[in-house]
Amino acid sequence: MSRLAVVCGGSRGIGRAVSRLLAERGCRLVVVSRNEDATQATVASLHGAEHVAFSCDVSKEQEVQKTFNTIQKTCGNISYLVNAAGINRDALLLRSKPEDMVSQLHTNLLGTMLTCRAALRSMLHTKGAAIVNIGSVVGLKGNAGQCVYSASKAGLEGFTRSLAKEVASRQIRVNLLVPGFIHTDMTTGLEEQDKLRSIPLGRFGEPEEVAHAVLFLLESPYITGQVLVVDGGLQLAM
Ligand SMILES: NC(=O)c1ccc[n+]([C@@H]2O[C@H](COP(=O)([O-])OP(=O)(O)OC[C@H]3O[C@@H](n4cnc5c(N)ncnc54)[C@H](OP(=O)(O)O)[C@@H]3O)[C@@H](O)[C@H]2O)c1
Repeated sequence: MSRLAVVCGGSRGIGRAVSRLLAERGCRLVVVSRNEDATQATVASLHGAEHVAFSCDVSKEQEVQKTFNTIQKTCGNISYLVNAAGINRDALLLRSKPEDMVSQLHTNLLGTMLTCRAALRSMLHTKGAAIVNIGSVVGLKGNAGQCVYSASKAGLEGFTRSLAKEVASRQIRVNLLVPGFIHTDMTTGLEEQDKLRSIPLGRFGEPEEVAHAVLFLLESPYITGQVLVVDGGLQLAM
């Protein structure tokens, strides 16, 4: 029977590339994001059949619980959970609006906590269950203009390591993947040429390159509580 993989933030960017790769590798995908049409379009583009789309805001506890209850009832137990839903509202702290601070923390950090919590009971029943959370190199190194985003991503490191300890005895693995600059909607507004000088490999990464690293973490049976940096060497220069 194929493994059931839930990808939050799977409609675009890194999450979509992860969904595509996992579908190619024979998983049954549950793609989750807020925009229903975009989520359906991604599901329709996946290799194979029987994939499903759910519209859900991961920052809303009741929506998350309802969505995961429905996934459990209609699709069965979850093998893999990938938390790629994320937003940024870059601004100097002095100019940051409280509502933007809350939405970044609620989506990036609380959202990941809520989906992990909602998925865990189902994952207890599957062999080789694994979670990959998506952080950011900014969460490790900090960046001016991204205090709140950085804090949300740094929080994921402590959360991931702690959860890995909590569920290791139940054979569920939890790891954090930390991308640098990747070509997605999130980076389209950036002046790419200015950034390239700080990346030792001299280019932005592609979502598919991150997806391969996510797959590696999901499928590596003896890796848990780790942080894998996929950034073309960026953090070496930060
Ligand atoms: N691109 C980079 O350079 C980069 C670097 C470091 C880390 N990251 C991290 O990697 C992850 C993926 O980023 P990306 O670049 O692929 O971004 P993206 O292209 O903007 O995609 C973000 C995805 O998250 C979903 N999403 C956002 N808020 C959500 C919410 N409240 N509930 C459910 N889904 C939500 C979006 O769909 P809807 O809008 O329809 O909900 C979309 O599917 C994020 O956590 C980001 O912080 C990205």
